[in-house]
Amino acid sequence: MPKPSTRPLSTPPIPPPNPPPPTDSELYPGAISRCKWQGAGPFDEYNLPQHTYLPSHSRKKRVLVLCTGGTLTMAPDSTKNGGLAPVEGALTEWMSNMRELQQDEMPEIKVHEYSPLLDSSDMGPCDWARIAVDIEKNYLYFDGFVVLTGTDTMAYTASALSFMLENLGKPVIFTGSQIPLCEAYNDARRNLIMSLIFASRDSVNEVGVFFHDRLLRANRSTKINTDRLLAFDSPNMEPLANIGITIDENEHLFLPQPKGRLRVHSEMDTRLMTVRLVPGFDDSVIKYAVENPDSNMQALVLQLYGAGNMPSNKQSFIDVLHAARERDILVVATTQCLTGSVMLGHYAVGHQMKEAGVVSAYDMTVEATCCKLAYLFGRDDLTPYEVKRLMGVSLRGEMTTDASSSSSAPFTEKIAGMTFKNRSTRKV
Ligand SMILES: NC(=O)C[C@H](N)C(=O)O
Repeated sequence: MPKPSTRPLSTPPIPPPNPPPPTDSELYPGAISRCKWQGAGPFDEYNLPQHTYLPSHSRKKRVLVLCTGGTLTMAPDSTKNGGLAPVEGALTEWMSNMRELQQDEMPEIKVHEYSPLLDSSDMGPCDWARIAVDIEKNYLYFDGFVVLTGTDTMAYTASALSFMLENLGKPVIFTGSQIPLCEAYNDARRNLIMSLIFASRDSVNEVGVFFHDRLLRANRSTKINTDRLLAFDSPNMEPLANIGITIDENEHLFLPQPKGRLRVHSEMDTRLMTVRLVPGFDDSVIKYAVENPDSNMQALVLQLYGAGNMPSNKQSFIDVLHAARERDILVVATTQCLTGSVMLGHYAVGHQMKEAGVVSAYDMTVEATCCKLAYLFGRDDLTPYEVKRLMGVSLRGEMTTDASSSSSAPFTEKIAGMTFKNRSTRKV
């Protein structure tokens, strides 16, 4: 069955011959402006150089704000029983009235509001692709990007973008809020200001999520709270930065400046299913999904118990895993625990899974696992074998494997049944 396509991957076109930079009056009117974005850049190429046209030390930093909607942009809507709904065009006006944004140290800001604005529950891979392509088109003109989305699926969108933007050499900061910007008391204002500040940082070369008082690596983030302002966490990695009276950056965790040119992969293959095990579950449903000849499933993500365990006395489930392997369905083991890593060899039952070809997601979030699978399967240049191998490799700092947790060979020692692991602090 053909996979859902967003854009065919073809041979990368030849980059244009050093096109002239746009004049400031064309692109940077100086004030916050709302534009019906036609694509500001004349380039729609795969490979773009890393620099911005005018050297940033000779001018203010420039940040493009791409607004997709979410609570930050919402206000009570009387036609919807007072429920919160996005207000088209309001963000630009609200931001124009924020005196903080006029200060000299703040970057020059351009806002693009998509239309219609969305609750993030309505967003998916096509929207992710649109954001990725818009960043690509504007990559040369801005020093950094802020993406405003709703919090409910922000960890998915931000994780997806981290994979779609290969060799990212500028900051792309996702943020949103729990309370709309239009309210007198809100978390939107600070989230927005801090994201703009981080989007102006030369040292950030990755997709981040700023929320409340922390900058997190996007593909390590997860939404943990429905009603608190500290709504996101990065359970398996320290924040990239903590905000108090000072901004404390963990620069040793930042991804290095990439060596290659930006390459945007906008195709995601979404033919995957996620299953969370429950003790005593009826696995005939999973069996049906795996063995049904009409099924077009490419990958099955299992949310297992603890360090990656499943019932060992359920031969029928082991059989399903073997059936998946025969049908070239990649089965990936994640954990239901918020913190820690899958260790498939740790318990005997894990060996049965390894024998059935199940691969470990290590300490990746479920959000990152699904988006990484969709990204890898969406790449037409990778074989299923390479997809399987790359699931165990940290591509954008999304997982801690033995290879990625230490800059030198990991030192392990076993004493009294305890394994001592010597991990470096650099987790990428
Ligand atoms: N806080 C939020 O932004 C929640 C909203 N439902 C959204 O995800 O769009």
